Amino acid sequence: MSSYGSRSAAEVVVHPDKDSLAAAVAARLVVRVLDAQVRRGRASVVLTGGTVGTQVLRDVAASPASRAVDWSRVDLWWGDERFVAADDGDRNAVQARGAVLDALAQQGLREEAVHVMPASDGPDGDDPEAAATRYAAELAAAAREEGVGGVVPVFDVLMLGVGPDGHVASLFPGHPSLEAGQEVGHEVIAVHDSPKPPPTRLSLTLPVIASAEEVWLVVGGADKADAVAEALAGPGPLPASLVSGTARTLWLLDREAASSL
Ligand SMILES: O=C1O[C@H](COP(=O)(O)O)[C@@H](O)[C@H](O)[C@H]1O
Repeated sequence: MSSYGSRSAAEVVVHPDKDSLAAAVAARLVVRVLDAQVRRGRASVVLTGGTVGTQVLRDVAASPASRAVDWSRVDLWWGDERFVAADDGDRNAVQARGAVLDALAQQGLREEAVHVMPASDGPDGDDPEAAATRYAAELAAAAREEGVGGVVPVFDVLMLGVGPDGHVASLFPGHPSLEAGQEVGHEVIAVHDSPKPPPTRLSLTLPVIASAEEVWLVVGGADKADAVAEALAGPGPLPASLVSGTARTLWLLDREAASSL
């Protein structure tokens, strides 16, 4: 057990390959968004970058079922971002825009509901700490608007990729940004000297991830198999082992990523 709020037990679903994994997650996401809109009138989703994460978005955009969603009542957030220029192809948001956001805008998604993390040429310039504070303020404003009483809005689904080293969002194992105390009082942190390029990033913190109703870890590929097995064995040094949703924690894998289980 981690100390990050109430936890739901991990459920594992294995799909034959990356393509079917992405298609199944996209279908699940559309249904989850529809259900949230029925239940509370709106939906809020935290997106992930990464290979499968971006494929999921493409599949959502292509899915006929996504036309049943009222995209004007959906907010999109990011779990992490690479702190580079706004038009840099390394940015998760740039990849997502090409994959889906432009298509969903045609279906009603509002530009102001796409909550992109600030870039290094944004309003705070090359100051990732100020950019992290700015994104935290945007989260807090959304929470106030929803009247939920917390510092972040309700996240119906928060998706995460997992790196071969067991990182999630831009939280890397053994990195100083995860040392005790670093996250206290911060919803969003600046990460310097990331072991995976680019070196400067912004990330939601573990307590914020744990506030989501459902956390989905979407993982494909044999290079992730050992990290998946270690994380599912129980809380430990891997950030992936420390995340869970309040209502549901889903590990959505392809056969290769599940091969060490
Ligand atoms: O750097 C990142 O990596 C992870 C995993 O990406 P993948 O391509 O190995 O699936 C991703 O979830 C994260 O958003 C991204 O910034």
